[in-house]
Amino acid sequence: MSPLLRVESLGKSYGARLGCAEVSFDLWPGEVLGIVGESGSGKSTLLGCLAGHLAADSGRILYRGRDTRAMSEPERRMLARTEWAFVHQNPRDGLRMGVSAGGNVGERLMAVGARNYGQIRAAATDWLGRVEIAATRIDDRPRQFSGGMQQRLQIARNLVTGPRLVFMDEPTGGLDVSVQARLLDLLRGLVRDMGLSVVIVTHDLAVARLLADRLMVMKDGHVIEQGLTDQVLDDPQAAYTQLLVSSVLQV
Ligand SMILES: Nc1ncnc2c1ncn2[C@@H]1O[C@H](COP(=O)(O)OP(=O)(O)OP(=O)(O)O)[C@@H](O)[C@H]1O
Repeated sequence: MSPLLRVESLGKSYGARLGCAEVSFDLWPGEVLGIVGESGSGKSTLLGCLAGHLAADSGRILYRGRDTRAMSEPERRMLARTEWAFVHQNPRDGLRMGVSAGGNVGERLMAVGARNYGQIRAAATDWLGRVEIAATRIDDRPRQFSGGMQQRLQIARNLVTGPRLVFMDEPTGGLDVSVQARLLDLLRGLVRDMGLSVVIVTHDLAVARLLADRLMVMKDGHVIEQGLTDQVLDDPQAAYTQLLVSSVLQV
């Protein structure tokens, strides 16, 4: 078996300011990798580079053996539509707010070639059910939904095409604690059932504990510790991780 994603010495700066540097890791099929660290540590920069939203300055990103930095823009866009998915912190960034819930899910299927209206609608209804949205809401616009429902709809839109690799940026970030818990539960079930590989950015160590198999701890753009989630959280090696885990740091 070879890694789904191999990252070698990835770096990105914004002028004189460091975004991230010398980031290397492997992500295996079915694995959930959590990226944690305080605000400004480079988590979003790294995720943006991996997903191709930002151009890295150096290093290699090998997806199933192919260097995504060397791909043409259309090739990368095709990957983003078919094999990858990206769940934003703010559902507004990942949904089309003027399109119905069913349309939001269905248009992703159309983007990968589905044409039969009945089948698209059936798949959309099925996916709304899987993310606990009643079928009676299929024609409602996302802005008629609560924040938690919008986030679940964004997840349905992303997963309906059966991606292999899902990037998530603080997916439970803007939600109430009780809504977060339910969403986390749902996400965990979907990740397990679909055997998804996930790279998830979070500053919430409870989210990391629940979802991630492995963790990467970032500080000032660098990875300062990585390992199995339980190991990193229960027996942190780096002094910074110890502070992070003991909640001394505001993350
Ligand atoms: N568009 C940008 N222009 C200039 N500097 C940036 C830009 N985006 C990020 N940075 C800088 O890069 C560094 C890493 O920021 P990044 O947003 O990746 O961190 P983060 O860990 O995701 O933080 P947060 O949790 O607050 O989103 C910071 O010093 C930040 O100021």
